[in-house]
Amino acid sequence: PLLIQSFPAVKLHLTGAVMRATEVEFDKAKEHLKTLKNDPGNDTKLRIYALFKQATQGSCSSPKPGMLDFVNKAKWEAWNSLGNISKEDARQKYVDLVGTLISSEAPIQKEATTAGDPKSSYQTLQVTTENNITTILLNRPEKKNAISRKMYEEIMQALEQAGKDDSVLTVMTGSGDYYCSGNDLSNFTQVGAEGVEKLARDSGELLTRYVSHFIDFPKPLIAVVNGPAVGIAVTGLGLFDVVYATDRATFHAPFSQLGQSPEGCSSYTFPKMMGTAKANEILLFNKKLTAAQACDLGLVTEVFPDNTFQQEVWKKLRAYAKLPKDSLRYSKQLIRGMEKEKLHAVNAQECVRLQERWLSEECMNAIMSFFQNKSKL
Ligand SMILES: CCCCCC/C=C/C(=O)SCCNC(=O)CCNC(=O)[C@H](O)C(C)(C)COP(=O)(O)OP(=O)(O)OC[C@H]1O[C@@H](n2cnc3c(N)ncnc32)[C@H](O)[C@@H]1OP(=O)(O)O
Repeated sequence: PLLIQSFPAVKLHLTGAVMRATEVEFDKAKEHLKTLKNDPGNDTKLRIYALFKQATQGSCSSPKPGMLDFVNKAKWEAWNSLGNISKEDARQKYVDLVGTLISSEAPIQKEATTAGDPKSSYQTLQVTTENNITTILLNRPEKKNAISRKMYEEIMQALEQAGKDDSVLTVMTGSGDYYCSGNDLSNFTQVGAEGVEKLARDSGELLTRYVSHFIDFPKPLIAVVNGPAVGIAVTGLGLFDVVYATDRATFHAPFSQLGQSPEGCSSYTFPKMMGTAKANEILLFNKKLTAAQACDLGLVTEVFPDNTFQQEVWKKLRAYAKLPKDSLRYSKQLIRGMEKEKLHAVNAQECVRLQERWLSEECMNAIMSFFQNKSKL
């Protein structure tokens, strides 16, 4: 219902009848769509809309709406971008896309409401445990899962719980069309009576603790990157043990563009992983990577087609989660243990530099520009 309310055009078209071979599947997908609990985000809603139009009416032939008719122009562009794909192909893609959205919510709905379970009390996350896997779902899809101060605290709390619970693996993933758009830029606009210096100090302290939780996490930690990732959601990936990404994901760490500097230990993990020259393009010059490029550079373990991403990844993870828990934990300790001290030192150094950066004119201008809607990434 959330999806339908927020995108009335889809509702309008859901009433159309389609007399084709996949009619039953297509009709079922339309019904399933109405049961989605989480808003999948504008990009996905536009794709659903476009596939629906193509499946029911064929290629787009209507005139392009005017420049100022933003909503209809975005819808027209999404439909038009499907070109000449057949109605049958569009119908299949529609069914696949809805299936992916539903299956990404399925394990969550089963367990998230357990009465008295501390996992159900999060405001910005959904945390569930099933099949020996604790999943931390970043759950602010309307803000592209930007990390607010509350979310930083809740992620730390969820990691502490997951580190101690009986699960074998811990997974982090995003709700909606983004994995995560990085730090919520409004974290920097809430200046208290004690001024910006205090805000920068508190932010530095928060970030140091946040990154430390990843450095010290004792079990295999897996990122299921379901869509674009920005800022700290990219840099922190160097502290995960395995990173699976949909081919729709992109990886963007635009620090100089934002007047900031790298964090999440990326000033150390990225050059080590991919070589200094490649790391520099990303961390100095804001290069946005495709999933395939990120995989070639070693930041991503494996890339999957978007329409089978959830099924393929979760099948793999369920198999891994049957492996002996202690063996995995000790193996991770051996692989990461030697570097922990170094990583904590890098984290501390990065946060000191960032505290200075957050007070700089370069950074303040970038944040103001974003909120004045002048500069999206
Ligand atoms: C405590 C301090 C710790 C600091 C840690 C250091 C970390 C650094 C970083 O992570 S740097 C990276 C910061 N992230 C950004 O600069 C991304 C900013 N966002 C964008 O450029 C765009 O929103 C986008 C490209 C991610 C998506 O664009 P689009 O698809 O057009 O969607 P919208 O812009 O309409 O987004 C929907 C809605 O979400 C709000 N939003 C998205 N990302 C952020 C964000 N990072 N911070 C705050 N708000 C964000 C956006 O404003 C829209 O809100 P609205 O519907 O207008 O209320």
